[in-house]
Amino acid sequence: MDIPGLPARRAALNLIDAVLRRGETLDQAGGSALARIKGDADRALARAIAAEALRWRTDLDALIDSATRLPLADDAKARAVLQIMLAQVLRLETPAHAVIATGLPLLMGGPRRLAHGVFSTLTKREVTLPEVPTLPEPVMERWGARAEAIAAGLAVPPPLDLALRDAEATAEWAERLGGVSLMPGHVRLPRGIAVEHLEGFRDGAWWVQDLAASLPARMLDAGKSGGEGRRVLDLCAAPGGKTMQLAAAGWKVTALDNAKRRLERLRENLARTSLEAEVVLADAFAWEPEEEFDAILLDAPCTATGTSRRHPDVLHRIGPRQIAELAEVQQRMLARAAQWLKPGGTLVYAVCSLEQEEGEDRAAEVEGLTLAPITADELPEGLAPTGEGWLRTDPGMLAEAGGLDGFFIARWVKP
Ligand SMILES: C[S@@+](CC[C@H](N)C(=O)[O-])C[C@H]1O[C@@H](n2cnc3c(N)ncnc32)[C@H](O)[C@@H]1O
Repeated sequence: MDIPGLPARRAALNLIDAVLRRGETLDQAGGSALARIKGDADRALARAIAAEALRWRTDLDALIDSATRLPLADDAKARAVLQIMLAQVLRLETPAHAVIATGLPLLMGGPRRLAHGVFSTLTKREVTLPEVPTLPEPVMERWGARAEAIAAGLAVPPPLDLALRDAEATAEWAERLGGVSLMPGHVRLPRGIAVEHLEGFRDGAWWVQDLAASLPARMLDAGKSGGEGRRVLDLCAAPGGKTMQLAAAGWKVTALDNAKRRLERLRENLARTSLEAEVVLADAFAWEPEEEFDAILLDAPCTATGTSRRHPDVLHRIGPRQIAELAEVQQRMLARAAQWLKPGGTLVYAVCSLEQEEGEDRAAEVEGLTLAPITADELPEGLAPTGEGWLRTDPGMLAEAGGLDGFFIARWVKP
């Protein structure tokens, strides 16, 4: 069927299905769901529709249910089609006629009349979404007292954060790119900018990295002026955001990861920024270093629920099973990393997760190392360490400046 715009909507539907039914991330699902779409603009549109439908899913469902006498099953295709249709009118400002023309054909041979009726009822009522997305109930429970503030931080996709190769040129780059800086080495720009066309991209003067994601590597050289040639292991390094930071700060970096394709991206990132690291493709549970390290950064595999502003699929994909599985991996990795440190060496543990089981609970179980509390003067203004000396960030923090991802970070020294 040759309806312009239909392939992008079909792809959006496939993306949502892959997230909800197969538990894939939006990025993983994009590999096959977007493969047949021609043109970057249509691929971006499909992803934006799917992301907004997932971000606002609870509220979209409530609207759909308010306009049907017989509720649609949770997994009914008509419900999914209505979600993407409503996400377009209510979030992406697509005109209703275009939404109908590209939405109803997705239900060919199915309840098209029903979907049309629900959509028309809602558009006639001129319904709107709340200012803040309603989180799915299990997520609300997990995030507890901070859930409301975090939800407010999820209402819009985040700004674009850049990490600079040369932190001393922060003011210069902020001015050249028309951004603001929240700490040395960081520049924040409005969202929706195509990075490839920005000044400095080709020369590798900066890379894209959320402000919160830039904090773990900074915690390694507290009180010192960079790595000064000391040896650091970037354990779980790909695609290399933190490897580049460490190399740029003067560390001699060994970057290890077990994902071949992600390591290829790390190599490309190093080449673009003209930075150096020893790259190791290995399983952290099988590999052994030849020598101990002065420092180790463990940016462990996690549920990534802290990145829900950009990846709203985590709101629906992650549950107690995934959290428990990853928490177990994280604790074993922490124990291994501790063995590879020189006496006096520093270990920083980080996860981009909002789950206590992956953050606070893991740090509390570390043995044989001395906690080196994170201090407020190492952080951007407006952030503070916890009473324990850990750092916990979430998307509800620094709200006026545009927010930041959720991370947990802790630091120890080997006695
Ligand atoms: C949070 S990501 C790392 C992001 C990276 N540090 C950065 O800043 O760009 C976690 C990484 O852990 C890697 N990983 C997971 N299990 C691993 C294992 N057993 N051994 C080595 N790497 C592993 C994944 O491939 C993934 O790249």
